[in-house]
Amino acid sequence: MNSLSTRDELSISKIPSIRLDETDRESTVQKIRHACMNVGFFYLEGHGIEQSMFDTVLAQSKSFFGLPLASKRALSDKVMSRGYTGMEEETLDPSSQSKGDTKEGFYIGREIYPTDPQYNPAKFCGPNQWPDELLCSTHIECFSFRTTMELYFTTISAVALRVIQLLALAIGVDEHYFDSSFSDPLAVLRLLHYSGEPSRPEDGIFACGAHSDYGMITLLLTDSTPGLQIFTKDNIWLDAPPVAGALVVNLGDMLERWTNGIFRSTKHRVLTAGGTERYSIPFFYEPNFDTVVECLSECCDTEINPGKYPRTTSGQHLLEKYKQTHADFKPETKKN
Ligand SMILES: O=C(O)CCC(=O)C(=O)O
Ligand SMILES: [Fe+2]
Repeated sequence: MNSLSTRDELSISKIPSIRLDETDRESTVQKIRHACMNVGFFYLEGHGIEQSMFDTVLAQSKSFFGLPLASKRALSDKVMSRGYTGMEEETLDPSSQSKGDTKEGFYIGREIYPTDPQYNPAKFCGPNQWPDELLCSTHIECFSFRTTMELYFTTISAVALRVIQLLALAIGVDEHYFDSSFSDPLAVLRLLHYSGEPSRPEDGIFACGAHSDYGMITLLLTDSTPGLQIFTKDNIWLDAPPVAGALVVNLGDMLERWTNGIFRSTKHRVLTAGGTERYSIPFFYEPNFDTVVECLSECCDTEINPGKYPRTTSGQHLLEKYKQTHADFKPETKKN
């Protein structure tokens, strides 16, 4: 057994695995509660998404990143935070990085046309940036890019809502407690492509710098190239290797805030060994812009565990986080 497989087994045994199709609901809720309080990450299986859909989404993402740089650069909307971000443009952990993350990305949100009453760039509600269909069909094999991504977006949104319902039960509130907060979710699918450059933490070179996610939950799909690591309660970086067919779920800062720190928003990073390029697709699922986020009474107590965070809203929380970490983020400030 080589050292990598030993490490992999260790990580799998420490990062719990939850099945969404488990019939023993009570046991699933207990497992989720344990994972959320102690790890902040779990593998999700039995979610019903076919492997063929994962394969197609990853293949279309790979084809998209194969487009000429100028075509990708034309697809950027800094106001809405949609579309393309270039290699090394984002630095998730400026305190330890000597240059930007060795990755490029493409953000896809809920498609809201300017004629829709919900259209409001100040609340991240607007249209996506899509590559020209002609360019895709004639130059590379990403002819079904948009339909593939839209179908995956709808499919993974439904899985994410089921996870939110289990999280509600794990917190001790009604299963549907959060449902109305996700009627117009701030959901974002982010295609990522890591270059083949090896990470060298000692020189400040990271595929993706250490960070916690800002929002509620993230459902991550990766190809078979390892790289993700999580920072555990014991203060060690633990590998979270790819598990075929499983999504990696983690909790973000907004849920930590809502639960008064009882559920963990765990720091994580990506280190690549080099040689192989890596493709991953996180899906960030956040509540409606105006949802009030304040300590749930189940999670705070005026004497033993008073609320640590002031009341905010989902949109306000996310705007503050983006401003802290994205130098080029230019939010629309117009009131509506
Ligand atoms: O690519 C990965 O495995 C993780 C990406 C990530 O943590 C993020 O985009 O927030
Ligand atoms: Fe992340």
